[in-house]
Amino acid sequence: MKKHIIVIAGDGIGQEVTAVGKQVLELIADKYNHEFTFDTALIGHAAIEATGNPLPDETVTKSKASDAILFGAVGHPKYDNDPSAKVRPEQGLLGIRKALGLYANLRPIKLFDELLSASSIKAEILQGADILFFRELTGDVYFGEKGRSDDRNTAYDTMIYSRYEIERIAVKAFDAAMTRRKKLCSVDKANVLESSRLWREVVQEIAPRYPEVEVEHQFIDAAAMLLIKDPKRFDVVLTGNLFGDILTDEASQIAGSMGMLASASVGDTTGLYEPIHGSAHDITGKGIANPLASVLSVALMLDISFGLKTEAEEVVSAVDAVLKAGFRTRDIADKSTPSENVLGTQQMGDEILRQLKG
Ligand SMILES: NC(=O)C1=CN([C@@H]2O[C@H](COP(=O)(O)OP(=O)(O)OC[C@H]3O[C@@H](n4cnc5c(N)ncnc54)[C@H](O)[C@@H]3O)[C@@H](O)[C@H]2O)C=CC1
Ligand SMILES: CC(C)CC(=O)C(=O)O
Ligand SMILES: [Mg+2]
Repeated sequence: MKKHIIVIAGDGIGQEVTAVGKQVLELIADKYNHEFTFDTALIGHAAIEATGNPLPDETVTKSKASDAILFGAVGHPKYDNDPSAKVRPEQGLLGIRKALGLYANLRPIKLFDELLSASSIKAEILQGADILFFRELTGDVYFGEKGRSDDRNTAYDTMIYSRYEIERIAVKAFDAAMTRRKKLCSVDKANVLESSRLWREVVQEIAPRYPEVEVEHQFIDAAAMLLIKDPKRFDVVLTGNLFGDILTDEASQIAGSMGMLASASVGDTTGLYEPIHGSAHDITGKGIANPLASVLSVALMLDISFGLKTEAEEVVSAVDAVLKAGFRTRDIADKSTPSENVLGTQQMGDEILRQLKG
């Protein structure tokens, strides 16, 4: 199979973990006789430094012409601590999602058994948890009108959703529920927000088309609590852009670490695959970032964009085997991990590649 992949590593640990993800793609191509060609493109702080623009036109053009994008992360402390900065790395990520119409962000919360003790949540609460988040990705308060009053002392962001935006992601989530445990929880704040009342109205209208799917609605505050109290009660979770962003960082603690959660952003055209984490300034350049979220993002790419189920399963199995062999990066190590088994980013990547080579 011939596929063209754009690697957009971005900033901070995005560079470090994406290097490992790309090595996995190269190895899979070699092993299964696929022809994967690669090109790179700039985004975020790296793009601002080079071009003044967090999302150069060339990045969008190359991405549109690709079969898939392997993405790292954006962000730099310089902007985090400067609220007045008008040009920001995160605009690059929001921009590419919008430009490519990537309205559905799938975030699987997969708990590897070996990592039960890596979480701060009790093992008996966690065991068996398996959740698939559908986070709407091109609407909501991230894309609504924003601004400041003339005296700059009042600021606003508009939480806005239109029916078609809710419908198209809801249909994807219901379809996925049909292939899983047939449970769907829609999360909103319909007791307060008008946009959430439209969200709930649309989900209620679609639900009868899927009579086998058991639907529940939760308010975001209660959902955040239930996710930790009883993660096993959830199967597919459908929610908006802001709520999904926050809930999935919380859910990373079910999987043990931010470094374990992959995502697929899909829509009408190409797919973009990225860890859910950011550029992690606190560990950038130390070579200790967990690359497994990038590796698992590659598995999602192979499965969803290329339909290569066997190859995708092999990548997930390699992660499982490396964890079973006792290897850990620092974020998922615990007191029982021998120090020689605590690996850096590339060392962990090398173990994955060794597994894949067989
Ligand atoms: N998708 C993206 O590109 C995202 C970008 N950001 C940006 O990233 C920058 C840092 O934001 P934070 O709030 O610190 O979020 P973050 O996700 O970068 O890091 C949160 C915490 O998780 C840890 N962590 C994250 N990924 C890890 C990995 N692979 N291995 C081990 N530990 C890992 C970090 O060390 C940190 O303690 C900011 O500039 C922010 O805007 C934040 C979230 C998503
Ligand atoms: C940095 C934001 C643009 C996005 C974010 O936090 C995410 O997609 O998880
Ligand atoms: Mg986030």
